[in-house]
Amino acid sequence: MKYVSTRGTAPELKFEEAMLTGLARDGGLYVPETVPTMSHDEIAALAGQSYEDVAFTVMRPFIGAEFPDGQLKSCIRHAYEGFGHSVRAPMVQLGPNHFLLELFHGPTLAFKDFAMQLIGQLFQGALERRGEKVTIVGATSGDTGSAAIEAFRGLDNVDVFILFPDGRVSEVQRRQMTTPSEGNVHALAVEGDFDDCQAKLKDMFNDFEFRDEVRLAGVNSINWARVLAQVVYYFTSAVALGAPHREVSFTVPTGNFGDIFAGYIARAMGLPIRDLVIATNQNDILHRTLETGAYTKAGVTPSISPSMDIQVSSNFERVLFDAYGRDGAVVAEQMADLASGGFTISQGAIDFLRGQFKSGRASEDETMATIKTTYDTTGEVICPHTAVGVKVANEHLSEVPMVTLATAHPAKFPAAVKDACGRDAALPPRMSDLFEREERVTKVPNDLVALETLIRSKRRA
Ligand SMILES: Cc1ncc(COP(=O)(O)O)c(C=O)c1O
Ligand SMILES: N[C@@H](CCOP(=O)(O)O)C(=O)O
Repeated sequence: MKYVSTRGTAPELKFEEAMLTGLARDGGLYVPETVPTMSHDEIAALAGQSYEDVAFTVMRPFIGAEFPDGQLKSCIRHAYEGFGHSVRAPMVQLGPNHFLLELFHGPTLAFKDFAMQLIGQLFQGALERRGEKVTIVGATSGDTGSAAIEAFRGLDNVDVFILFPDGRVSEVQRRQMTTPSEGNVHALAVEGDFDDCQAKLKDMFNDFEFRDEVRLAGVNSINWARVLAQVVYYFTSAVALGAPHREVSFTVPTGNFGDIFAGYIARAMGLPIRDLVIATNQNDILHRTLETGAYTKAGVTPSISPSMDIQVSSNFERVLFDAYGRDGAVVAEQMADLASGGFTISQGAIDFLRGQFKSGRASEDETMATIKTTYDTTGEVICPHTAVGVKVANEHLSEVPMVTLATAHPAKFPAAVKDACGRDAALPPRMSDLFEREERVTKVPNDLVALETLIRSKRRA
């Protein structure tokens, strides 16, 4: 399996190189040259299998011989053994044809753990075999950062620097990032919003001198391995609801477009997904793009679903690549236009996107009301991101089962949840002292030179 860049000029890489590289050297994102498919019978055979076994079957064709079967199985087993639920991604029913896929039973209580715990295992395996060290820099609106710190804390061959927007993550999210005491992890509070953090991260990848000096690696969903691991729960949930014998729809609370892109890959592999619905909060660039055909940046407005306060959705580039018939030059042109505010998508490409995705948005009031109604009618306490999904899913219900991805545990956003439905969302016992732990954080300006200088000074030789 080869991986190619969405901008068409970076070298083709195998899985392991693509994973360790992160962003392609032409500024694009790696995608598989072709997506392997599974037959009806192969998908049917997944019924009744453990999450780990499905993960192996679904991911094996994407992962090169660098990871032999035995090692890959062991990485998968270790990745999910710390989850707080034996099913890993259980479902609860919200209505006659509406299900919630709980993706928050991992160590940091968000869907990011599914991929990050596995990537932690795969990175260790690859780095030990190669005798290499890397510097991971990640940008987060709250959840990726804590998941990355959890997956890589204490490792000798990895230094981790997480850029988060100062004052724009929940207190639980911030403390998850600032309280680990291991010397190889660093939480950096950046003056700016998530888009600023992500832009600086991409600038670092495009500064080849810095990139090569620190052996920069990325664990945001620019990293293909992140997306791949997230494909698995589309299979487990759809098969539990009767796929491949019947279709299933998904609604996905969306920010950086990684999670829903994983659903798009699952469909390309042969999973019978009817609708893939993008659910945005008031930072609704993806919903507007599908409606108008123009991807036009507006400022980010802070919301009660802060992890989705994003306007530059990194993975949209991956689907745009397909929408333009895999023409990397066109994608590169559109991404250059994005720097000056946005771009208009061609008629053919927008028709492709509208054929693949539906969309909707939830205002702040609608998000709050959905938390309350969901609690009142089902007893489920949901986080604000999940509520955005539930609100939009309710507008797309049909005779096909609808699965809404519950992307975070409500206890990560206790204030919003309490305001909306009057319920206290308690952290699990292992995190009950989170508010007593000492915080360690460095405040930094939104400036590339300052960030690179800091990282150079703090990384271990
Ligand atoms: C809780 C939560 N929900 C939804 C999202 C959106 O996911 P994606 O960025 O993959 O679209 C994020 C952040 O990425 C998140 O942290
Ligand atoms: N919501 C994310 C934003 C980064 O997304 P990623 O999937 O590209 O890592 C977060 O919580 O940090």
